[in-house]
Amino acid sequence: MEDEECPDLVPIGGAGETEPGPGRRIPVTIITGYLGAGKTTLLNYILTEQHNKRIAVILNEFGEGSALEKSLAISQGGELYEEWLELRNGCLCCSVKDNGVKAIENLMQRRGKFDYILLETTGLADPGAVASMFWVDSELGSDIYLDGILCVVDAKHGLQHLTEEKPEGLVNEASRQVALADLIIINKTDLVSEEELNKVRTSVRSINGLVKILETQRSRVDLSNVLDLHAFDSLSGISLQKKLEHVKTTHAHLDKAITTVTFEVPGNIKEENLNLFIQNLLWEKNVKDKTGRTMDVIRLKVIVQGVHELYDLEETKVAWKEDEKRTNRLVLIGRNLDKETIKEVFIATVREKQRNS
Ligand SMILES: Nc1nc2c(ncn2[C@@H]2O[C@H](COP(=O)(O)OP(=O)(O)OP(=O)(O)O)[C@@H](O)[C@H]2O)c(=O)[nH]1
Ligand SMILES: [Zn+2]
Repeated sequence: MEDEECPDLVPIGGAGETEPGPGRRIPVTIITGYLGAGKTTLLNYILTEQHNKRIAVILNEFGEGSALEKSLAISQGGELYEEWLELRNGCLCCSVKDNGVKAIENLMQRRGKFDYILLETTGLADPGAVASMFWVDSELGSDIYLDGILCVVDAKHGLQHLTEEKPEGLVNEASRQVALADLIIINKTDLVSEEELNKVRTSVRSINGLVKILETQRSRVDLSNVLDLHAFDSLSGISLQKKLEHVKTTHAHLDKAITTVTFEVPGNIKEENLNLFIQNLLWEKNVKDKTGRTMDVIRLKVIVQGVHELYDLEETKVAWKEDEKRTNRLVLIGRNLDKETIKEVFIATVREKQRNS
């Protein structure tokens, strides 16, 4: 994460101009949650629901390459928001104060085009570091305020993430995210039994005893429960500083064993071959790195999106143009990932087979 560039703000689409009253501060809601929990799904849901708000979005993706996939996912929500902003290549963990503050300052230059900001952090970010920029920068404080920190928890894999033992010196990001949240959304309840759901609920409670918990499928929430929480108002909420002190403020470093691999392979692929590749990687777990360790994929994104051993095939609305070069983009996040090997296996499974058939 050390050599990351400063984030760039990338506006997408035009905007209508209406100035909010001078001096009105803009609320910011931080959306956290472990890899694949349903943050983008939530973002999309909020953007497409009726909210009578013009919402600007700041994204922070882990690793290169996934911004495209993300923007495809979001822009399905289309006209309902005025600005699209993307925080590229930023590690909000280490570079949060400079990059995060800069991103929001840049965004504020387009003041008047939006009246709410949603900030989605990478699944591995330490929300404490993200949140702390709201009091570190007093200049910023006159323009915006932190409305609340949401944390999306995967009902199926959340327990595993929350209880995972980390090597010394590393903080369990998932439990820290839960600890700092003002609202927990346990998502994907369709994938678990009532008993499993109970366990996740109990685990969340044991980390954050007071937090309000919602349970959802496809991150469908009542918007009045997630926006305008005023969680840190002096009257209603505990101060952010207090909260961060309480939750332990040492810099939580990312688990360096988790890496991101991105590659592209040109050409068409058949769905059945792609399925075979994914089965080997996620289920059979017979893809090894050069030293013989099994590659452990936590998150897989293609036009296919996978979470652990589950994946959905989703068709994007964006069709290939006639003369466009067709390419397959894969983004994998996990442990022991070896790009060369994965790419070789991918080509062998998906493309060679195709030639033979
Ligand atoms: N079965 C089921 N799948 C869901 C639900 N919500 C989201 N998903 C799927 O879970 C996958 C991950 O969802 P995302 O919204 O992309 O998760 P994310 O937290 O933004 O992921 P990262 O940005 O990679 O950390 C996608 O394939 C979703 O379609 C749900 O309630 N049930
Ligand atoms: Zn760090």
